[in-house]
Amino acid sequence: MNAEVAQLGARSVTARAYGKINVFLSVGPQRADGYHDLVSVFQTLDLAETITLSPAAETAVTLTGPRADTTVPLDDRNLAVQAVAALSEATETHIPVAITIDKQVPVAGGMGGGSADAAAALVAYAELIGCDDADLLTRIAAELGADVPFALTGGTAIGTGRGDELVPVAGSGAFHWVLATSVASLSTPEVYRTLDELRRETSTATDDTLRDPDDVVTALTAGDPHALAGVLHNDMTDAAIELLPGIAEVMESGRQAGALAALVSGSGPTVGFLVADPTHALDLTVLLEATRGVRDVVRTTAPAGGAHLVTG
Ligand SMILES: C[C@@](CO)(OP(=O)(O)O)[C@H](O)COP(=O)(O)OP(=O)(O)OC[C@H]1O[C@@H](n2ccc(N)nc2=O)[C@H](O)[C@@H]1O
Ligand SMILES: Nc1ncnc2c1ncn2[C@@H]1O[C@H](COP(=O)(O)OP(=O)(O)O)[C@@H](O)[C@H]1O
Repeated sequence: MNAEVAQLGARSVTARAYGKINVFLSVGPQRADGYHDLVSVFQTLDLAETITLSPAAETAVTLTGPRADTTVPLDDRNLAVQAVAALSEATETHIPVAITIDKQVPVAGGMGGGSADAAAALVAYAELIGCDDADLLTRIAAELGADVPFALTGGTAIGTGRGDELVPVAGSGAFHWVLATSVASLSTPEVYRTLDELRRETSTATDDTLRDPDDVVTALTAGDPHALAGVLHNDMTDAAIELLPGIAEVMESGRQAGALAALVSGSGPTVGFLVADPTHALDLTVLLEATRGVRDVVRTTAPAGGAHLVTG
C-alpha cells in the first residue's frame, strides 16, 4: 500500500447518480468531430447507481445489484474507472481505489447508466481527495461522455451541443414511467450511424433540422402528463426500430394497454411508457411482462436529482 493510501486508512466514500430519459431528442447533422448536434430535454429517473470507493492496493471494479450485467467492462474501459483516472490525473492524486457499483439502471438501454456511474465516481473521488472544484468536475464530465454532465447535475435540463451544454428547467410534479427493457441491447454509435443512413436513403425519415423543445418544456413546467404525452419526441426512434424491429411491437402493446404515450429512451432499446398515476403503472406492468422481447419492466418516476454523496 502506498503512503497516500495508508494515510486515508480504511475510509470509503459512497455516491449516487441516476439514470435518465430524454423526453425530447432532436438530432441534427453529423459534425466534423463525428458527434451530432442535439436538442435534448433530459429528466433523471428515480433509478440510482450507487458507487463506493475504498482505497486499495490497486484499482478494481465489482458489480452488484439487480442489473449487474456481464457485458459491462471491469477494466479501464469502465466509465467509473475512467472518471477516477481523469480526476486523479487532473489533481495529481494517485490513490488506487476498489470501486463497487450497485447497478439499478439497465445496461446499454439508452438510460445513461454508464454516465451515471462516471458522475457518481467523480463525486466520490473528489470527496475522498478533498477536491471541491465543481468546475473541474464539470469539465472532466464532458470529456468522459456527452451525457455525463447531465448525470452530474440531474433534475430536468435542456442539453444542446453534443447534449452537454445544459440549461436547467424548472419542472413541477412527478411523472410516472413504466420502462420495458429489452432482451437485446443497442450500441449508441450504431444507432446514430443508422439514423444518418436512413436520412440519406429515405425521404420519409426525419430531416436533420433541429427542432424547438418549447412545448415539452411547457408541459414539464405545468407538471401535466397528458400534455407531455402529446409532445414527447425522439428522432432516434426509426433508427432504433430499423436495428431492432421488435421495439415497434412493444410500443404498440403499451399504447393498446392504455399508456398515455410510448417513447424510445435515448438510443434505445428500452421503451418508456408515460402513465397518469401509479395504479395505471401497475396495470401496464402486468401486460408488458407478458410481451415478447421484453426483459423486465420497471416502474419509476421523474425527475430525480443529480450526483451526490451518500452519508451514514
Ligand atoms: C443517445 C444519447 C441521448 O442522450 O444517450 P444514450 O441513448 O446513449 O443513453 C446520447 O446522445 C449519448 O451520449 P453518450 O452515451 O454520453 O455519448 P458518448 O459516449 O459521448 O459518445 C458515444 C458515441 O455516440 C455518438 N454521439 C454521441 C452524442 C452526440 N451528441 N452525437 C453522437 O454522434 C458518437 O458516435 C460517439 O462516439
Ligand atoms: N459503468 C458502466 N456501466 C455500464 N456500461 C458501461 C460502463 N462503463 C462502460 N460501459 C459501456 O458503455 C456501454 C453503454 O452503457 P450504458 O451507459 O448502460 O447505456 P446507454 O449508453 O445506452 O445509456 C455498455 O455497453 C458498456 O460497454
